Amino acid sequence: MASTQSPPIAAGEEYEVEALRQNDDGDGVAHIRGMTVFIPFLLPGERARVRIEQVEKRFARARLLDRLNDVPDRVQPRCPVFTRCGGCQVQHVAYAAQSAWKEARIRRMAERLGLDTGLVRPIETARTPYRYRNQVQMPVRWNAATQRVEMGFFELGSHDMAVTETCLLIPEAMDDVLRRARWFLTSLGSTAQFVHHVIVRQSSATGDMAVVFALATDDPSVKRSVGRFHAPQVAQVAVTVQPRAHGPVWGPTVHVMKGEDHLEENLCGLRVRWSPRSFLQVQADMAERMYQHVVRAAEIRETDVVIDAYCGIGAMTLLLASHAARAVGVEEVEDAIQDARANAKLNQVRNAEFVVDRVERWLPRFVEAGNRADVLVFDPPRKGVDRAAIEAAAEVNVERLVYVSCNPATLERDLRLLAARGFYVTDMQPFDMFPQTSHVECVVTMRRGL
Ligand SMILES: C[S@@+](CC[C@H](N)C(=O)[O-])C[C@H]1O[C@@H](n2cnc3c(N)ncnc32)[C@H](O)[C@@H]1O
Repeated sequence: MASTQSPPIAAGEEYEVEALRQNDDGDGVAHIRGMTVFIPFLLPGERARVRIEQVEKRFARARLLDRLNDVPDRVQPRCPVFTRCGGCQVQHVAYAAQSAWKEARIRRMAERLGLDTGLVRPIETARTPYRYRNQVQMPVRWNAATQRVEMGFFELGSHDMAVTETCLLIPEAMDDVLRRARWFLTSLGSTAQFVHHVIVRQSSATGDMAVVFALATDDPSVKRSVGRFHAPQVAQVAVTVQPRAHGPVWGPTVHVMKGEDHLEENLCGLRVRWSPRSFLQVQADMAERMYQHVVRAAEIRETDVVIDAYCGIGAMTLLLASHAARAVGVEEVEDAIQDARANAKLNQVRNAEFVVDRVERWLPRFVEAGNRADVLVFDPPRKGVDRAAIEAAAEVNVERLVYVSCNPATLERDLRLLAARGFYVTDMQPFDMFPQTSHVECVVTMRRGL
């Protein structure tokens, strides 16, 4: 029978509370009348007056009205729109405490999995906790009243824009290009109403930047107009057509209007090209440390066949190939595989092959065709590894599996599934790839039991 009991608290009520811990999103967690309440921007040990905003069956959310004390880990957030923009969650936490919190999160995951927490290594921290990102997607909108283009980020869980001139996670040169793009779009007048995002990417090796305008129309005159944008260090101007302003930013294709069709990056001594539709880790320095860790963890022998599943532009595949007999990279984005093949040539790596396919389709077929591999690397998107690929991982007879994850929730789910198929964890290495946010990257090394 459904419970008729009403919740012990209601929206609009105000309370004085103390946060006891931080949840995985970085929010403070308090208890009010037996109910768990999440309070953004309140740290464990801090007391505050809060107003209840939303009450669900098992938890509630509250807004911080007035903080009554500060804990030593609190710092002044640097970004003026930090509490409104959905991009960063923990700018109010000193960097050392942020990274310790992420490491503790991985340790708690290990505990839940019944693993020895000694398997979790100290987190690799960022050398520069601000201005580290090599890519940004900035929503833009035409303000008909002021006849100007505004830029900013969508507020958490909404389509309201926190208007800002700057993002402190990207280098100043990228900020400068965003500002110039805004002035340029304003100069186009109402044509700018068709632009819903500006995407800027920068190579840390050359400083060159690529600018992509996401358009709500495929009108050639609009494409030509935005294609005239120029700014220092911008080596490529491109457009992508995505009619829906809210939802995916990228359309199915990208047209380069001016300049190069790719940027060049340098990773672990490899020259690699990076096209607009291809994934690249957001910090080159951290990516290098992570790739080196993966190569060490895989303990590759020169007779080994290695599969790099979800390989992107293939940088990690090429590094793995240099120790192995053969490496195969699998990736669903065709442009990324074209980059990967070009990168193999650029770096004269002859024992790496690349396949455009979904991992969950390709890996079972690879197994069915009687193929075997010695090492499997998984580096999936946030949703984790598809069940069919997990099943195939158990069939492909690998001895060593290295799982690179950007989402501890799906990592935990997949580690349980892999453990049930005979894989056991030998090492967990967190990386702080995304300082100021609640996100954490983690590389888990596994072996196959007998
Ligand atoms: C986290 S990135 C890792 C890329 C690469 N390992 C790197 O370090 O740059 C995940 C990649 O998986 C690709 N991807 C997503 N789902 C996929 C699927 N089902 N099958 C194959 N590739 C997929 C994405 O396009 C992206 O390039």
